[in-house]
Amino acid sequence: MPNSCQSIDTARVQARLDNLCKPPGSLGQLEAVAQRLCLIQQTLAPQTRPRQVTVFAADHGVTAEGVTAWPSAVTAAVVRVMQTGRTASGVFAQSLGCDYEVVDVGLLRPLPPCGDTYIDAAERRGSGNLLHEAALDVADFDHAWQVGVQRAAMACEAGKRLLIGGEMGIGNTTSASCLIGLFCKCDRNLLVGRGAGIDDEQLERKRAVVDAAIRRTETLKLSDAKRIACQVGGLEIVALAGFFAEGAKRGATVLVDGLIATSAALVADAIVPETSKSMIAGHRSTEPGHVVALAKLGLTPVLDLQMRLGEATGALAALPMLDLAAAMIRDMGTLDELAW
Ligand SMILES: O=C(O)c1ccc[n+]([C@@H]2O[C@H](COP(=O)([O-])O)[C@@H](O)[C@H]2O)c1
Ligand SMILES: Cc1cc2nc[nH]c2cc1C
Repeated sequence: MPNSCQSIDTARVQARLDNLCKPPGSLGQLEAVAQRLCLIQQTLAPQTRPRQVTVFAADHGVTAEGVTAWPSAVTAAVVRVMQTGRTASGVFAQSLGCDYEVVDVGLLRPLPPCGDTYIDAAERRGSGNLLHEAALDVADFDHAWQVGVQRAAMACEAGKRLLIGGEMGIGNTTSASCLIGLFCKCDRNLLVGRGAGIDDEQLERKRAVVDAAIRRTETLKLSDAKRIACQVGGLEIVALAGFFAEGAKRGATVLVDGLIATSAALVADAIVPETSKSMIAGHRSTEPGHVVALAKLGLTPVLDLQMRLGEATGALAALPMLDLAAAMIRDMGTLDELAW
């Protein structure tokens, strides 16, 4: 018998999975999810509770280029609905027993204070237009990163075992596509999608903007992740990156959402190497760049429900699968117990 002080490695988890009261492999991908939970948490009895969703919101100067179907004012308008818990991520979080908070890291205009699950942490209001200039300066980056670090630190100190980060920011798929292009050096045609719903003409414009922004910045060294994020990032993306890095550092399991959250995961992993080892990808978004970013991080998404909303909804959709996987490996009887 392995002794419990030994580290939990793939072989040890697989031995437990294969000894559960079922034909080996018969729970399919749930077994892969259980593997991942055990390796991240270094236990054969992983936990998916208590859990928290933190949504970071900010506006983007690149909306001036006609790359999105929605005006920037919609970011704050959706955040107001988030404050009432009635967005998709709010109702998913409620129904799955997650604490939920919304953090303004850069809305164009501040919203009135609203309860203790809404935090106004913005210093800069909106990012620069990444087509022509750095979206953020280093001080903006440092502040947003620290906001994310602080939210993760507070969650972990309150005992949260599983952290889910979400975002809200009209225009942020342009930023995410640029980040993915710069970190993953892939074919440009694989990067750009329709975001929150653009027509063919807007899609062409968005492709040209992403292409030009990448050309403007591609001489930056990949090792200089902070400068890359300053050039084409967004305040909510940087905050998410800090949130992921701190959550991973403190031993939390980090459940990652769609295109934008995964671009933040790339930033986190580049700045704090091995952050991705604590991550599980909740789903695959319909945005084409998402596949590229997931591959770079070595993450296999749990679900593909053709979702493209963001806000943490894809991660939340996958959460019941994590609950089942954890219950399976933690609580099932074993083949050894079979009397036959
Ligand atoms: O997470 C995703 O995969 C995702 C894909 C498409 C759109 N979104 C959401 O839509 C908004 C950005 O879309 P856009 O077209 O304005 O760049 C932003 O609020 C995101 O949360 C999110
Ligand atoms: C209504 C709306 C809700 C969203 N949630 C995340 N991105 C969004 C974009 C829009 C437009």
